[in-house]
Amino acid sequence: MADVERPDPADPIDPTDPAGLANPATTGGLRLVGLTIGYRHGRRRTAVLTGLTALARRGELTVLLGPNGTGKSTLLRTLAGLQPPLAGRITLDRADLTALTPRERARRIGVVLTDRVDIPLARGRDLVALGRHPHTDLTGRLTDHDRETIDWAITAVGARPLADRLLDELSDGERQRLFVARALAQQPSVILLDEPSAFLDAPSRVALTALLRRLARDRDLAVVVSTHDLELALRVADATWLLDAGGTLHTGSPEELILDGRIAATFDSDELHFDPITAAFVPRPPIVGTARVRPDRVAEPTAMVGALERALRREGWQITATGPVDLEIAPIAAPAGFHGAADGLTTSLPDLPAALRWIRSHTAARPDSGWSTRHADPAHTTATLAGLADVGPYFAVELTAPARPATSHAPAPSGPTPSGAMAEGGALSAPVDGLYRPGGPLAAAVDELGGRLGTVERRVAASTLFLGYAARLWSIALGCWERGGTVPGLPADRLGIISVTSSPIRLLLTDPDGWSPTDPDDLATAARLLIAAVIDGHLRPLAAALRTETRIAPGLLWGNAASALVGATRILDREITTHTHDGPQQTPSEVRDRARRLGRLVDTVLATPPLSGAAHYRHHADGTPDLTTFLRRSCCLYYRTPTGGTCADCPLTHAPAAGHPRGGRQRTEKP
Ligand SMILES: Nc1ncnc2c1ncn2[C@@H]1O[C@H](COP(=O)(O)OP(=O)(O)OP(=O)(O)O)[C@@H](O)[C@H]1O
Repeated sequence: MADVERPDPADPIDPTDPAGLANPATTGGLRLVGLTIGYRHGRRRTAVLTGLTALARRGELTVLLGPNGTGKSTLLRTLAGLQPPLAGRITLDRADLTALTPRERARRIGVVLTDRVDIPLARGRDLVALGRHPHTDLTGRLTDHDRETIDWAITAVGARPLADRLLDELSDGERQRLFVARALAQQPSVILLDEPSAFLDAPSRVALTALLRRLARDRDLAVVVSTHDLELALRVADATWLLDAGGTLHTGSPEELILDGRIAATFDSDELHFDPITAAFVPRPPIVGTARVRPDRVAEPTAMVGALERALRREGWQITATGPVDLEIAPIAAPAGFHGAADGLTTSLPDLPAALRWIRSHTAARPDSGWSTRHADPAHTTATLAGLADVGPYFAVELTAPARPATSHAPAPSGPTPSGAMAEGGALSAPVDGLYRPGGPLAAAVDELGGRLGTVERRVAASTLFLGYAARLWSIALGCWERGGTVPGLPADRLGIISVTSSPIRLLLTDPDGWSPTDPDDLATAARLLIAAVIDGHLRPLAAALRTETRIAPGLLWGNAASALVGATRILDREITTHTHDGPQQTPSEVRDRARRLGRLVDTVLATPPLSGAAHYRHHADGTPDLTTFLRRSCCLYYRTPTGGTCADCPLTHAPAAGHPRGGRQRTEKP
């Protein structure tokens, strides 16, 4: 047999033969080609969707997803032949659907719609028997084959107990099952179902969806189902037709549409976010803190660990596999119950309700609960981050789509991450939290940096590493807020280090995401977002790990963090006032306002623990900080390297003076 080039399965439409009429190798199924659907009222035509092109293959379950009112029912009704298309074509196994007689179409397409059908005194079997009508002769008499088919269809949907009951006496879910059996009894090539699981309980939904998938495979049917049960649909579907709010139809496997962010972009709301790793909706921040469920104290922990993690996420806790956390809870086997640890106290909790109450009480006590934030459009966050590279090398971050399986909540590996993994280009193999454990890559990075700086003092290298790392994170987070009004989430399991020893440190962020204060002028919330992303997410665990590596004072490290923040601010401030990035021309007062907003935000961050007290500086008459007077209280130790001098903001450079720290000694800028 001659080789025939098959169309790319990811792109089922052959542009030279969009209807699939000519290509014998094209998989059979239901095709939409440049289809426009809508309504006719007299001579007026109202298009609901235009230019739809897609294929529902035989042997596959295709789910039709989209927000309310996007046109799913209209599309299914059009495909079923219940209303004419306004333009374009529909083909079934390469035959033009509109050319089929109604009887032929009824034989080939089974339909289950949401409309309620009342047939007085009819029983379950009578409803299913209606499916045979397109196949019977003019008298409508059923043959033995028809009756066998009806029995088979009733059995296939598990409706035998319903067959002899009056339809009027059945629940909505039971009737729905019989409608599916009726469509099956038609022995069609295609079954179209509009929200078939709307009236079903959870186990019945799963059973019906699994049944449809099995029927598609076993009987080589093209099954198209519209549903709002997104998580279930994405778990079982072979293919997805996704209508977004703008009326564009996206097609592909569930995985493709999840990974390219289309599902999240279509369904994310202020309250819920579609998590591409778990393929489930999770509540949005406010993130009230970091938490972990320790699974290691019970024999069969999986379900309980999952339940506790779900409860924590619902309350706004960010689950972190490694590093210090604000709250930890552990199921224990004997005596059965839980141990909770938070705020330095350990509590015994006798049962799950007590554990959940304990989580809720700690959530309420968090100062950060109730943030007024909204999730930013991921495309906007991504574009803003991508544009930061032109501010300077410290602002650049490499970006990538998610590619890691669901390991983010798995326990951390017990041994240190091999430092070789850190250098690999695929940063997903080297998330930054590998650096937040003593030993391993952190020890190697400190030693290597010490070698480059020419010092054997590990605390000098540790201080410099912390300063450089803090500068990178502040630059990215602050730059994204200044340019895009969005603070990027920098979760430790999605931020990867490509190289920790290069200067600047190379970072890679997977699946960028960000949050904005609901009120763009709410600088207090923006400051809390920045602190959560940079300090709580990274600098705290890194500081803790460095302090187990070497003797280094926390005040010194927080002084470094403050210096790094001020350094990033100065660069951004220069950027704003010199208009170096492309953008709409701004008036001098707009430029002034932007610089003031930046100054006020940084002032708030510097006034919040752990940075408060790490440095001092004066304020201008209008209340904005005068960062030219910024002076930290501790020295970063850079002067102890062979080539290092003291830095411009170092207390060693200036004689302390009451109220204003600047003195007159020689300053040396850090290279
Ligand atoms: N008979 C009609 N005449 C004019 N417009 C209609 C008619 N029926 C529905 N529409 C409109 O067509 C659009 C799509 O409706 P449709 O019912 O197809 O959406 P849907 O995606 O199925 O919604 P849902 O998820 O809420 O069921 C809506 O704007 C709706 O108001």
